[in-house]
Amino acid sequence: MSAVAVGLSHSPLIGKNDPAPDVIAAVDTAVDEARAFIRSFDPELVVLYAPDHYNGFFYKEMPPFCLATEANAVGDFGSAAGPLSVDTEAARAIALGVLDRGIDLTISARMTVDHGFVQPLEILFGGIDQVPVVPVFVNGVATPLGPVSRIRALGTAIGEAAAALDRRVLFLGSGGLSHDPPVPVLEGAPPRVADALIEGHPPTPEQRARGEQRVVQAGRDYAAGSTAMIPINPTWDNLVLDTLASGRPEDVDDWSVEWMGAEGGGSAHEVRTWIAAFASLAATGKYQMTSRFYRAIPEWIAGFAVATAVGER
Ligand SMILES: O=C(O)CCC(=O)/C=C/C=C(\O)C(=O)O
Ligand SMILES: [Fe+2]
Repeated sequence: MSAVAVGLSHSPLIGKNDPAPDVIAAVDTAVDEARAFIRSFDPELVVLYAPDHYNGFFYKEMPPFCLATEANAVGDFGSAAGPLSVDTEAARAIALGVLDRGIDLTISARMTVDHGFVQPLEILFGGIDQVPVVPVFVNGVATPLGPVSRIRALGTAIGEAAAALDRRVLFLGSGGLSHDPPVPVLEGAPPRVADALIEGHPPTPEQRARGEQRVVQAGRDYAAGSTAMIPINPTWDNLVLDTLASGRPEDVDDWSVEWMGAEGGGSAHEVRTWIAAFASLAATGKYQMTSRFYRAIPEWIAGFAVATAVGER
């Protein structure tokens, strides 16, 4: 088996509230490098770790993580809707391998996913049906969150289980880094919002459009200097990247949920997807981070990063 990892931030504001052209050009160059890296590796399977933003998972049942054997995208923020090209056989084999390793994995036979999953597939592969994928939801939004050490352990178990498939596997993490976008919070929510977060009533197209417009407006306000959301934290973001670059993802095991939220904002927990991806790669052997791009992009409400890493064997 050979393996690589890629981490890619996502933002619903890409293309809707863009930064200056030189910033876009720098991001494009980094993404082009990641695409070339993936093309030359030619993965036979992509294990995609991504969060959800109350489109697929709700408080009625909110697992810390969940692996899908089928998945459908809702098409939020202009992202593609429809079925992902899930490799059901590989997904089942990995799920069994993870359960055998003592991780209490939830399994979905038809997961609903949103831009968190779709954006990296569109950006890196040109669509949601271009490559065999095993989608793994990692909760990075809905509190309370369990210890990050469990996400690292999940990534390790998935890496070991994937290694048994003897294929070229890309472990891909979607999200982060520090950012505090307007994602609804259950605690203190008005009853109508709380009910939607718990039950998951699908929004009408008008409700979805209004919600998305609110996020776009929040991005404009944030870039104009609104202080309602906590600032992007490049120091913390680079600490996250340094830790993943060290080849020792287990160093995150003593990071507390409170510290991560205080440093990186309410959605900083999306870095759990990166931690899982790099832990999976580490489970297959030593690795090297081969490229690393970082920029604070207020227009996208994102500490935005792209990184690639390759296993040494
Ligand atoms: O307001 C809503 O209901 C949805 C908001 C939302 O989905 C925001 C998503 C933001 C990100 O995915 C991000 O910045 O990582
Ligand atoms: Fe997100």
